[in-house]
Amino acid sequence: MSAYEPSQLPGLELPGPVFAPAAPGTLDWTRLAAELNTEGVAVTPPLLSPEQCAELRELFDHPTAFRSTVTMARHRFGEGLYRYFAYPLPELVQDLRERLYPPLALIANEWARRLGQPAFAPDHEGLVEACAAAGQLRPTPLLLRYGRGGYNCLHQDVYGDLTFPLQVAIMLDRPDEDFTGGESVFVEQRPRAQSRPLVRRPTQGQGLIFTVDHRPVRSVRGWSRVTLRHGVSAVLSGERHVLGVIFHDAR
Ligand SMILES: O=C(O)CCC(=O)C(=O)O
Ligand SMILES: [Fe+2]
Repeated sequence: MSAYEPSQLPGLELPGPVFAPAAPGTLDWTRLAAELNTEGVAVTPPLLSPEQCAELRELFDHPTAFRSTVTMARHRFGEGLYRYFAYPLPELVQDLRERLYPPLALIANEWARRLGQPAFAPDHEGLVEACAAAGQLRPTPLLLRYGRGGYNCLHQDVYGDLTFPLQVAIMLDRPDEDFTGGESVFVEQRPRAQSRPLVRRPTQGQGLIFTVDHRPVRSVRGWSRVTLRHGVSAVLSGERHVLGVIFHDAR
C-alpha cells in the first residue's frame, strides 16, 4: 500500500509559476507529495533559469552576501566550500523560500499529524517567528561549491530544536558539461531493515525536495519514522554549485 493518501493533502498548489521559464504553469504538488511520501526525495521541473543560476553562482565570490563560510575538510564534512547567506537574503533566495514553503508546510503538517507532533505555521514568516522564539535566529540558505575531488558526507541539516522536515537543493550547473560525477546521494534507514540508497541527478535549475530528518511511513501499527541522510558523491571534473534552501533558521 502506498503511504500517500491524496485526500489528506488538499490544495497543494502554488499561486503561479515559481521562476519556471522552462516549465510554465504550476508545480504538480500532488505528484511531488506522492514522491516525497514514497521516496523521501522528489525532483521538480526547473525552478530557476540558466541566467538566474549564473547570477547565484557568481554571488559565491561576493563575501558581503554571506554570514559565514565553511571549509568542509576542516570539519571532516567532505571536500568543498559552503557559505551561509546573511540576512537580508538576496531577493531570489527570499522569494524561493517564501513561495516554496506553503505547499511544503501542508505536506509537513500531514507528516506531523501522522507522527503525533505539533503543526508548523502555514506561511514562512510564521516559521521564522517560531524559530526566533526557539533561539534560532541565523539564516540557513547557503551556496555550495565543489571542485574536482569535492564531495559531501552524508548528513542532516538540523540546526536546533525546531526542524522543518523538508528542504530544497537547486542545481546551478549543467551535469556532464560543467562537471562530471557529483551525484546527489541519499540513504534511507527504516526500522529493522538495511539502509536503502537513492541517487538523483538534477539538471540545471531543477530542485530536489527531500526529507531533512525523518518522515512517516506506514507500519503494521500505524506510522513509523524513516530517517534520511543526504550527501554528494565525488566530483570527477569541473565545478559544481548548488543553492540549498533550508526553511528553519539556526541557533
Ligand atoms: O551539494 C548538494 O547537492 C547538497 C547540498 C546540501 O547538503 C544541502 O543543500 O543541504
Ligand atoms: Fe545538506
